[in-house]
Amino acid sequence: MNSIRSAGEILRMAWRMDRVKMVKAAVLLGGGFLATPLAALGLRAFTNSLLAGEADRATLLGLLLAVLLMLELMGTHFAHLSYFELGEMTQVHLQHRLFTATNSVVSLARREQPDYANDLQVTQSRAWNLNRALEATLQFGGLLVQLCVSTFLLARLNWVLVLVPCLSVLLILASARAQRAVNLSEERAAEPARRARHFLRLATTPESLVELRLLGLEDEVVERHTAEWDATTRQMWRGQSRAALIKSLGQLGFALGYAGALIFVFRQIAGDTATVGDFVLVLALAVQTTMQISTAVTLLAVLQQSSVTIGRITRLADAEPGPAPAHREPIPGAGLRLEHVTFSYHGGAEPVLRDVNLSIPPGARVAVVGENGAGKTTLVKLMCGLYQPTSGRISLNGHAVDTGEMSVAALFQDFARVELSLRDSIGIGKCRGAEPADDGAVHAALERADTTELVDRLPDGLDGILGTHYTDGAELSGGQWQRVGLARALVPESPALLMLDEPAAALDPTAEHALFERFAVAAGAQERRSAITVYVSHRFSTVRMADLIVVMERGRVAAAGTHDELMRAGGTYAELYTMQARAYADV
Ligand SMILES: Nc1ncnc2c1ncn2[C@@H]1O[C@H](COP(=O)(O)OP(=O)(O)OP(=O)(O)O)[C@@H](O)[C@H]1O
Repeated sequence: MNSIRSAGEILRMAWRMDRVKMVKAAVLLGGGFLATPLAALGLRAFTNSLLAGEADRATLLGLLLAVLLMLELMGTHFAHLSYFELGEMTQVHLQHRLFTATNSVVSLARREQPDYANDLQVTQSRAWNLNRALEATLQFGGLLVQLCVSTFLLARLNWVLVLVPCLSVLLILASARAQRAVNLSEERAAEPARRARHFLRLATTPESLVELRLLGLEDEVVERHTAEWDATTRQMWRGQSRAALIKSLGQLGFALGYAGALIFVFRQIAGDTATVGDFVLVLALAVQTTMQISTAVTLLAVLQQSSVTIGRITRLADAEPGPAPAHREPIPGAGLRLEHVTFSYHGGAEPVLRDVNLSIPPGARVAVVGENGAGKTTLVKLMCGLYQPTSGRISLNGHAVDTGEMSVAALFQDFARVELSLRDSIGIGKCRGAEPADDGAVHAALERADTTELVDRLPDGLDGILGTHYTDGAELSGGQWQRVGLARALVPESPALLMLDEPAAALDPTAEHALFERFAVAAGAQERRSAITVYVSHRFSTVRMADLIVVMERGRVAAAGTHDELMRAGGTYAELYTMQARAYADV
């Protein structure tokens, strides 16, 4: 049932994309498929004419047979040219649906849940075979028509022969059941497969290779990878062997019924007044239907597989229908407010943030500090609207935060290495819906991120391609990639929020200090006046310049205030600040 629905969806999709190509494909394919049973019919007439000594008629029929055979071969061949491109287009369309689903606003939290991650893992790997769905749908349709014509012709000779195509139901049922077993085993194998991929990445990416070699962990990683693949293969093997058994039983039933029907009919015809042509027709159609059925069964497996993948994409998309962003007038002076915000990650027993209350005025530069795991990054991601609070409320300019609506510029610790030209890798940082950044804006962002020297280092300047996925792409160091990310975050002239989560982790303290100072000047400038900047850092010499410092401790706001206020209060902040200042003074 699902396969029929998905096949319908694929056909509608292709129809909307290019009607002319669809009609061409249907006509050519239909002609090719109809030519097969008609050729069998022609063969009967040809045989009878030949045996009756009707040379002229036999010649004509021979020519007709040749035309039908050519139509059979060439119709499907030329139809392929029409639907091949359409198949690719439907695949791209479905992949776009997958991108949108996985990048929807709320899905960041959802994506981290194991069931979602497993679904995504299977869908990602299958999303590359969806181009076959259209081909399988069209050919399956053609085969059904062909089978109906063959059945009709067989039935006209002897009604018992209807059994031959009918027995195919056994094969189809067995194949569907077998495919379900394979799909189930794939789902069960998704988790170990995901872990195996992780170990493979760990063992093959240049960054981790160095560490593995120094620690002598290559064998350990290989062993773990092998163990996870073994678990994956065991699951898959179980599914495949179950499928093979089910299919064999179906095939056995079909073969017995098929042979029985043929023997019965040949005995009947032998004692009757049938012609040699009739024998030839039965033989030809019987062979044809067997081949049609086995092809239909293979296509059905492809259809089922595609249907499962399309179903998964729909499920991933339906999981979180992000509300359509609507423009809401900002309330002047409201700023960013967090009221009794508590947040737990999915499946986490303990909340990561507890009862957080903050009121940040427009234009403020806020620094968030705290030990590792205190909840700084989580807090920043909640402020951007990437996660929704488990309880409590976050509002920006008087309205609940919504990444679909507001303009947020951000650089997180797990920033993206966008492999494009330097110009584009930075220029795409423009705010949602804004015009593409021009060279002037890219240069300004590079300057703010103190990264202008990168343009000189690349032989092609702003046109220089970054990344190893291009033959002539330049590989950057970790710090350089981070600088590119920082420049990207600093492209927008007036984002509502600018979030920088340890943006200068790869810089030395002096460089970070200089960056923040320069940045603070820009933040105070006219065009950035209403933007709120949140800066996560472990370096207190930088942090002290902020208008508001938020000290996080085990998911709670332990203290908040200016540097002077916090120093006077003499809590954790004062302690850590003094300790760091002393450490630097000793160096
Ligand atoms: N995606 C996630 N799923 C589940 N738990 C998470 C996730 N990300 C973070 N955590 C947990 O939430 C807690 C806070 O993490 P967070 O990254 O916010 O801390 P942080 O203060 O930014 O730390 P750091 O200074 O090391 O960057 C940690 O205990 C971490 O294990």
